[in-house]
Amino acid sequence: MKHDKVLQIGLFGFGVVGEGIYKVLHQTPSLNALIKKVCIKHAEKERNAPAALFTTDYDEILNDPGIDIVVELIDDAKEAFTIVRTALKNKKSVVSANKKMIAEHLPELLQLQEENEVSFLYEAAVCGSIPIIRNLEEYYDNDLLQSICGIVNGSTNYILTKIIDEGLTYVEALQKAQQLGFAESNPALDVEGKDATNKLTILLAHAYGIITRPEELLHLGITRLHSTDTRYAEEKAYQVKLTAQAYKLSNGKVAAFVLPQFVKAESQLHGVKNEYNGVIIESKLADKQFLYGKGAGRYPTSSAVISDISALSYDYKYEYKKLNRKEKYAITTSYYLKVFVSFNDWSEVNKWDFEQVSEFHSTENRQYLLGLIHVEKLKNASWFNDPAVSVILLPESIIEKEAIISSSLKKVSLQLAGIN
Ligand SMILES: NC(=O)C1=CN([C@@H]2O[C@H](COP(=O)(O)OP(=O)(O)OC[C@H]3O[C@@H](n4cnc5c(N)ncnc54)[C@H](OP(=O)(O)O)[C@@H]3O)[C@@H](O)[C@H]2O)C=CC1
Ligand SMILES: N[C@@H](CC=O)C(=O)O
Repeated sequence: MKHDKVLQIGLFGFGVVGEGIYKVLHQTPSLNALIKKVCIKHAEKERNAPAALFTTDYDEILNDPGIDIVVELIDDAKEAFTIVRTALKNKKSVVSANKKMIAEHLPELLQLQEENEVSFLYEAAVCGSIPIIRNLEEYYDNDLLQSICGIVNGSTNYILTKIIDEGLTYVEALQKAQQLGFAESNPALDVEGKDATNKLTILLAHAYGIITRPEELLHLGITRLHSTDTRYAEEKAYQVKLTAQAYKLSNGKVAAFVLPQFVKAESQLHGVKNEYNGVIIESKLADKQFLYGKGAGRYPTSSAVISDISALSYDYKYEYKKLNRKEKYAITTSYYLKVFVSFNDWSEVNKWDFEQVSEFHSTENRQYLLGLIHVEKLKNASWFNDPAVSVILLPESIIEKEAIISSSLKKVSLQLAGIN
């Protein structure tokens, strides 16, 4: 792509982010780009832009040889894939923010980029304004990356902040996140941890060269959070955060999951509030580094999309170097997690699933335990899918060692915790 040429953009979507891009591009003449056409779904909606700009016909953008770049910002992952696939096949570079579509179609998208020799950028798809993907691609382009642990969903972080710090109800907080344009059109994606899992799927490709499917990753959202859990957090001066994590274990395999976690005051994640996101990246030489910024909302997201458009003007591409390394990383479920589990009745949870139980508390309304559980056991436990049971990671939750715990030791630990 030539640097002095005015880039012609075909934009799909004119919602929270799409309209943001339209506004920001008008205020960024240095970018040398203009929006030629905008494709939307509902022709009858009033728009804050000239009517002649809009169409509902994909082909007006996808088959226009004058359009260099397709910017895909719609809220329908299935349609988004159709649009992006056609655009790439038509040799147009694409910018997208659609993490669901990207996570669900990574292998095909990689192939399409290679076959058509075009660029596909999606910085806005993970952590909004935080330049996490380009950092993982360029700066952490070596084998020293140990872990990524972050808050990658703005809506759930906003909801948790409003409930815990400001006393709003879950429903009030969710409604506010929707009004502010943070939540997905289907907010279940946010609160059930699926959006964070889609983002983790993308991060795994850029951090470790691992291509996996989101449904393969252990995940849970914030819908089960109980007042007992937040009270426990308050007593210990913890914050409850929905975290996405990937850790290279000593056997070279990677533990990856999305789960709520109790975060200690010493952690950088503790002070990440509202729609902000934060990611701690740990590498062997640099130790811990922290990236922080707004993870959702019109302008923070637009900032990442604009950065991608600008990157296209100098022919930037993700090289996916880690995918082509000789040494391949893979996901493992062979490790243990330290968890807090709260429930209404013992009939809901199988105590024998735990390797150890270090604490058990019973009140009239709710019971909770602190225990160590193998990830395979947790994944397959029927109570893990029970809406009445809340599971929250304790700080420093990963235990790697294949602790050989005999059933009698297990029994002693249960007895010591006061569970018969
Ligand atoms: N909001 C945020 O903070 C962030 C959002 N994202 C992602 O960005 C994308 C857009 O999100 P957002 O702007 O919030 O969504 P909105 O719901 O605000 O807007 C969606 C837009 O997509 C259009 N649309 C839907 N289906 C089609 C279709 N088949 N053809 C053409 N247009 C269509 C809608 O058209 P119409 O106006 O006619 O209804 C609307 O303009 C999503 O993938 C989202 O996950 C990523 C990071 C942050
Ligand atoms: N719904 C998402 C939007 C940005 O990715 C979020 O809340 O993080």
